[in-house]
Amino acid sequence: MYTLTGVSKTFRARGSTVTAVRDLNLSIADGEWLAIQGRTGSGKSTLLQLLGGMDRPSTGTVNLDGQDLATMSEKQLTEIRAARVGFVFQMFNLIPTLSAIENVEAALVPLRTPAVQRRERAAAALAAVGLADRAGHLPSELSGGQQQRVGIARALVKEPSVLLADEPTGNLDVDTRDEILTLLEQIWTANQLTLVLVTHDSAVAALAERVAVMHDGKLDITGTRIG
Ligand SMILES: Nc1ncnc2c1ncn2[C@@H]1O[C@H](COP(=O)(O)OP(=O)(O)OP(=O)(O)O)[C@@H](O)[C@H]1O
Repeated sequence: MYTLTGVSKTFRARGSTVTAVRDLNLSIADGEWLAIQGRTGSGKSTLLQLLGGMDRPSTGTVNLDGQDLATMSEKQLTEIRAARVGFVFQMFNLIPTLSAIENVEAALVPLRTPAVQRRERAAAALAAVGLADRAGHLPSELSGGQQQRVGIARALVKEPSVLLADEPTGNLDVDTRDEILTLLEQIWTANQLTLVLVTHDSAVAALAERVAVMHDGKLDITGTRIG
């Protein structure tokens, strides 16, 4: 489980200082589905980066199962990201020159999984997202929804305990959005994942167990949905 205490994140760029996250306190239970809403620039992506150990807070602690990500070395953070946290992105972030199955396998390279097992696990992950018949296709040969399925398979293949999704349906039409949400819901239920999903879309947030709203770096956990 996550416990964030007094977390702030300040960026200094081009002579000015921006506080993206301000004095934030938040607990996320194991297996919870939390949606984070908020206007553009309110700090949602920054919060997700802090949860995933992709960045460290300027002040405060980001505790994941008793370990503070804020004080970990880069090597320790890399290990946490590789083994425990899956990421799903709005723009899919697939490697264009690799096939679907190679993109999924790539997630297992940092874990030093032997090549034969990598291939088997990647094939199983692609099958789990309904893409067994597209394993050899390049991203450019897949629809947006199919590319996001590959992105989800890549996040899941390492069997993470946490899935962090930043606007995972933001680049998809409404029907495809609903297919991807159904898939995420199935995966969340089947794998008992902790799912934190950033979205502008109230229809997406409505599926979550709890909704937190960010305003100018502050988090309001009233369960209120906006949009
Ligand atoms: N690396 C950075 N350097 C400087 N400022 C940054 C950096 N990353 C984010 N910011 C600033 O922090 C604030 C919060 O940004 P963030 O991307 O977290 O917002 P967001 O709510 O995710 O926005 P969006 O919905 O548009 O993605 C913004 O004012 C942004 O300009």
